[in-house]
Amino acid sequence: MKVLITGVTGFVGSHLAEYLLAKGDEVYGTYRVRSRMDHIQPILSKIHLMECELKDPVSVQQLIEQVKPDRIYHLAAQSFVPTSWNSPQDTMVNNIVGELNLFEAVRKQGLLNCRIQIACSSEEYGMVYPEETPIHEENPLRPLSPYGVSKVAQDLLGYQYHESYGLHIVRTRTFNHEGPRRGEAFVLSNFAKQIGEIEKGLKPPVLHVGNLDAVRDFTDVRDVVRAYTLALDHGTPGEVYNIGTGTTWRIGDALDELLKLTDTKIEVRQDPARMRPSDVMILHCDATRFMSKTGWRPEVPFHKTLQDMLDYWRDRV
Ligand SMILES: Nc1nc2c(ncn2[C@@H]2O[C@H](COP(=O)(O)OP(=O)(O)O[C@H]3O[C@H](CO)[C@@H](O)[C@H](O)[C@@H]3O)[C@@H](O)[C@H]2O)c(=O)[nH]1
Repeated sequence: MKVLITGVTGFVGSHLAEYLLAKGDEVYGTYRVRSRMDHIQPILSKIHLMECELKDPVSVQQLIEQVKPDRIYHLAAQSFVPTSWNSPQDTMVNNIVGELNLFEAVRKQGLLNCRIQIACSSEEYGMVYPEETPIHEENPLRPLSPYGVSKVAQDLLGYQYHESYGLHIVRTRTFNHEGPRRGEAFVLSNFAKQIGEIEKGLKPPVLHVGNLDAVRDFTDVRDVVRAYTLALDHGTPGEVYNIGTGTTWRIGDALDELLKLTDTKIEVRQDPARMRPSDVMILHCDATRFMSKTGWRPEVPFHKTLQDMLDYWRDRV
């Protein structure tokens, strides 16, 4: 099968490419001139890399015309919530226009059999009241960041392009995911990197944190990429599915678990710069719909995710 991954050089993209190669798929992936290649270095000779700027419709048309994929995993996006406050326009254009160009290119090529998964987000739920947890797909969308709004738009565009043109689009609202190669800006990866640096004496034994009271549902990235393939194997076109474990961690408690993995004594200190204008306080997933449809279950225990992330950073700092 010919598979295209937008954002193959990224955290999820690189894990997905490895998973699909092992299954025997022919993998194509998009990158931009400034993309870092370190995540895909070991598989560079096995995949077809295509330079593509998703914001440019011509670039995307050429890509789709050339590859004519059987499946597309649309992962490329501006994915860090705080960046979306600093540059909201960039987040909107990257995420919404990029996806629009992709759908238009598929539509114009008449690829109605091409199955497309789009990476939507639990950030779309935003403000969630305690009585609304765990969160199912019918919960109101009340995004609390420009990023969340951009993901609502991506999500609804997916719905609309399916309804209007019959494109085979499956929408996945993934809750937080972590694992080796996670960007250093994201919470657990950031904490793991700081621990690695402190252990090596590269910084004083003080770990800087933001809001420790937020609650998140973390899935290992290796379970997430398996979920994405199942979404295209068995998901109903036009439908939306939550993906998450159903188990939550207060960020402060997750940090305590990470700190148990080091012998170094570390002080935890709040850094006001790490606080957000508005934070999503609780994201607790109800993935019943997805599990019933696909049989997916998370397999990697949270403590393995933490250990693997810490080991990843210990090798790199
Ligand atoms: N990044 C970061 N977050 C911190 C820190 N301290 C506490 N937090 C809190 O930890 C939570 C998780 O932050 P992130 O890892 O940055 O992820 P996110 O904002 O929840 O968004 C992630 O998950 C979404 C799915 O729900 C994804 O869509 C999004 O791309 C991203 O991966 C937030 O409540 C944040 O305020 C810190 O030092 N750094």
